[in-house]
Amino acid sequence: MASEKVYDCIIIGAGLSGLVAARNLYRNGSDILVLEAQDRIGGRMVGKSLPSGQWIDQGGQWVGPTQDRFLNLLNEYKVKRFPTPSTGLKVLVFDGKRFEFDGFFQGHYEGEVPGVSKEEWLDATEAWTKFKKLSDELPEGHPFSGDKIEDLDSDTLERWIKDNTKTKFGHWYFSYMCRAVGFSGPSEPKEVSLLHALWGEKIASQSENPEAELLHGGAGQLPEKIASEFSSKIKINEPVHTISYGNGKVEVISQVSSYKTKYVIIAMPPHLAGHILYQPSLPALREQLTQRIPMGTCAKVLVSYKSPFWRKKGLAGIAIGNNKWVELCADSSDPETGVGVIAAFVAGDRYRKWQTLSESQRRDAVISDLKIYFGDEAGSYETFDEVNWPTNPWTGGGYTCFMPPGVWSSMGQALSSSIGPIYWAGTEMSDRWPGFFEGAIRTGEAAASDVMKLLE
Ligand SMILES: Cc1cc2nc3c(=O)[nH]c(=O)nc-3n(C[C@H](O)[C@H](O)[C@H](O)COP(=O)(O)OP(=O)(O)OC[C@H]3O[C@@H](n4cnc5c(N)ncnc54)[C@H](O)[C@@H]3O)c2cc1C
Ligand SMILES: [Mg+2]
Repeated sequence: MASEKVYDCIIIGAGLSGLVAARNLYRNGSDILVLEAQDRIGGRMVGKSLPSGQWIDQGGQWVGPTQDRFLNLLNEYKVKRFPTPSTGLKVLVFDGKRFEFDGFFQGHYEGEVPGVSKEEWLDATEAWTKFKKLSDELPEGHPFSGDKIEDLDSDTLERWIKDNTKTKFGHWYFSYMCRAVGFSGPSEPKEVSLLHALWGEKIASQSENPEAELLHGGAGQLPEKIASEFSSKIKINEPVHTISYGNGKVEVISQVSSYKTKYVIIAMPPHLAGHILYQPSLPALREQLTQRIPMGTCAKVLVSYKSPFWRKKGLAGIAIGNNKWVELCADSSDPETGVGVIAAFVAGDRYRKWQTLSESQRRDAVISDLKIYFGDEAGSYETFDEVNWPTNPWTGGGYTCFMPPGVWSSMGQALSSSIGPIYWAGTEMSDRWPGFFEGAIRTGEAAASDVMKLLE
């Protein structure tokens, strides 16, 4: 049922980015409509409550001190934060050897060094210093032009790691950073452009401590809070499949209806924006770009316990290592509930093997790794939730996208340029904290502000 009404702006995608764009336009008095494909809003910002009263975040959960837009949003909606639990010894498991140590190393180093050999440690840290220097030298903004860009973009991260590390530990450490921590993605180092990994470190660095704090009640509570002022403007269960934008008229066609509008903000990962049919077709560069931007490969698993049992053993609940399935897990327990929660990640090639297992095998696989990290008590869990992001067709993976070799330097300029009445938002578009909540907010704000200027 097409209506004759013409909206000022239609926002497609009710993740954090689309919700922020919609809210800002709504507050400005614009006539908006939000169309969301899934039966809920929030996209990758989603959580649930466990029977114990503890919340878990199935998508993103952490915030760091330099993520100012996200911090502002949390203050505005009065969502309280607490320091990510980290007191106690961290665990490193490397090639079956288990080390407890009073320090940390994830791009930046603090405290005690884990018990690997001096040669292994120096290999990893010296290579990291080189990597960091190359990363610092990149120009500001999206990395599609400038000195060395083509050169750096023609290599994989894997090639660079092989050329710059000598030990198996050094090699694993970099691969782990790429797979478990990010540089956007996560991805295997063989899949990602060296340029993209360097850029990820520059604009979203672990040295800025993006996992410093967690939110009482979880990040998943935010979508409903943001949407509450304009909930009547949101339609869920309405995947958009076509946008016609010729002759100054814009028509947005969903599986349910069609709508006319002056402007559109598309707030979703680029590969999903590429699934929409555009009439007339988009410029060649943009069309080809969205064919080349894959989402990262990971599942997030949340395991809850009566209490954080690891603390009695002097452990922090933070563990990393080249175990068979889980290379990273972190204490995500809210001190107000007393419940213990470990968030564990299965990523890259490990994920691709893991997802061929049956449900009970997948559970046993994760739990057996948690036992290696934290002891047999890890087997006595209360709840087990796996969130298999690559199987959600309205996300396609997680945490975010990454660029394979050659994409940034050949067509990166098409990533965020608007096309006629069509504006792009979504964390993937950001040149600061892409792949984080912060990037989603920044691009949502920017798209709304561009459209507001045109509506004035
Ligand atoms: C496991 C995991 C852990 C993470 N951890 C953190 C963290 O700790 N801290 C952090 O800051 N970030 C984290 N992130 C990233 C963070 O969740 C995202 O950056 C952010 O939520 C993205 O918001 P968005 O609005 O850009 O995209 P999305 O949330 O993906 O929203 C896009 C929306 O568009 C909808 N959509 C898609 N196609 C269509 C269509 N054709 N028609 C209509 N609607 C459509 C989708 O259903 C979705 O709701 C994590 C992500 C994951 C998956
Ligand atoms: Mg979201």
